[in-house]
Amino acid sequence: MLRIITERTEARAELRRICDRTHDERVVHKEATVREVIQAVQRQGDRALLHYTSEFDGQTLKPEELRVSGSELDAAYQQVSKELLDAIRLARVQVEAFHRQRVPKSWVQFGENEVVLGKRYTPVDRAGLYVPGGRAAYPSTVLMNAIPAKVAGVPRIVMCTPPGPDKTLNPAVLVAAQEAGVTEIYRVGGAQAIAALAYGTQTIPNVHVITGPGNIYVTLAKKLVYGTVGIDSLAGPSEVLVIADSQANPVHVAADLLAQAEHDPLAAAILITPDGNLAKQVVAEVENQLAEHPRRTLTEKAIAHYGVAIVVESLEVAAELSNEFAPEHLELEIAEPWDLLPQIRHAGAIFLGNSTPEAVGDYLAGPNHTLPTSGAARYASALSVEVFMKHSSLIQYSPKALQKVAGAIEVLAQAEGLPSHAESVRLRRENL
Ligand SMILES: NC(=O)c1ccc[n+]([C@@H]2O[C@H](COP(=O)([O-])OP(=O)(O)OC[C@H]3O[C@@H](n4cnc5c(N)ncnc54)[C@H](O)[C@@H]3O)[C@@H](O)[C@H]2O)c1
Ligand SMILES: N[C@H](CO)Cc1c[nH]c[nH+]1
Repeated sequence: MLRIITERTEARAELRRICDRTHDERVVHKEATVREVIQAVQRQGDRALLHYTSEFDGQTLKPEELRVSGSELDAAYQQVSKELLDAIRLARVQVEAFHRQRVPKSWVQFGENEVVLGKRYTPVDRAGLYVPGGRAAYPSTVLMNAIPAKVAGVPRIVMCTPPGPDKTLNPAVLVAAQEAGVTEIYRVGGAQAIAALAYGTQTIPNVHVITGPGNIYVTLAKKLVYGTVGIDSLAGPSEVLVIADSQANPVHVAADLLAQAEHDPLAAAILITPDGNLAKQVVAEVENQLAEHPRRTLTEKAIAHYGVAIVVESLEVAAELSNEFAPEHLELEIAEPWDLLPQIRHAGAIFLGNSTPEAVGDYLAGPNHTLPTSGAARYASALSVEVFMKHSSLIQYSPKALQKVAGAIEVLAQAEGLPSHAESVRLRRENL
């Protein structure tokens, strides 16, 4: 049952508790398991992957079954309907069009005295995509991760996803991977997949950047391997914060809250509204929609632990509380969403107006659905093409340009107590 809170201090404390849900003690002890898994994969490679796949996914694999075969990939096309294939293709086109709009471009600038400065962008050599598969299959996540990697020009795109019953992978996931240009797919999930991508095993190549969302085990593992590899952000258990006013439809608001709650028992669903009556209607409607919900047990847990309806005095206060929470998804189901937008500072993705349910962004609007959670939107952003690229600075000085600044460099080097730095410039200056 969604709880209603009307008192500001209590609301703040509750938002803080929900935001920190992946850091509380019931979750933090999982880090010990994740560390153990990572170390085992580092030491034993494939053997550890097979062991943990048996333990956590209940599937007994042989090493040669880790990589998805060409015949499985071909067969997947026969197993998806034309309607689903068309939807995957529509999503691919829209997501690609969005990501192509802002591909970083290398540049050089020619200054005085033949000084050349610039930035040269290059893709990483190998990217690893994590596609969740524990409680749901995510062909949309395949597209959201593979397309920006492809647009960035990454030559080798490696994907890991956990095996389902009978070692199978969801055919829509396999089709989406082929449509988006993934080069190889491995049936392994959880922390063990992240460790394999970070350190490599006999079968799985190590990569330079790992992207993609996942449950708490995946998210903790990404945090722990960061540094050995780059990561996108901590895109953990999903969350939505809806700011709604009296014109919002309570049935729609309830559906949007449940749409995130149904991902994971650690998912969060928050309503903030200046209309106490709307809050009561949404609470009743959440119960109503849960009654027949096919994922009721899981979704109810998320709503009970991390669901709340907060009644505030104004939309300005709603924006202030939302900024403190920094949600992954923020919906503005209010009459004038663009008027409130300037007051919103932290959110992974913002959905404006009543006709923009968050699911539009999940599947095919174009912007990436892999987004920072648990407050990470204060400093991190949606997955983008840039994550798969890095840039090198370019610097060229002519003799004349060097002569002009040599003295300043020497003074700075001496101030830092680094004589060879000064000497490297002085020697050149004296030869000019
Ligand atoms: N933030 C985002 O952008 C975004 C996008 C899509 C999905 N998500 C989130 O991704 C997550 C998907 O989670 P999921 O569970 O369905 O799939 P998942 O693939 O992330 O996790 C399944 C894996 O977890 C591991 N695991 C399960 N129980 C374990 C245990 N007791 N000990 C160690 N490892 C264990 C297993 O290896 C299994 O393969 C959800 O939290 C969802 O909200 C987030
Ligand atoms: N809502 C998820 C991001 O937290 C993305 C997703 C994929 N499929 C459905 N939803």
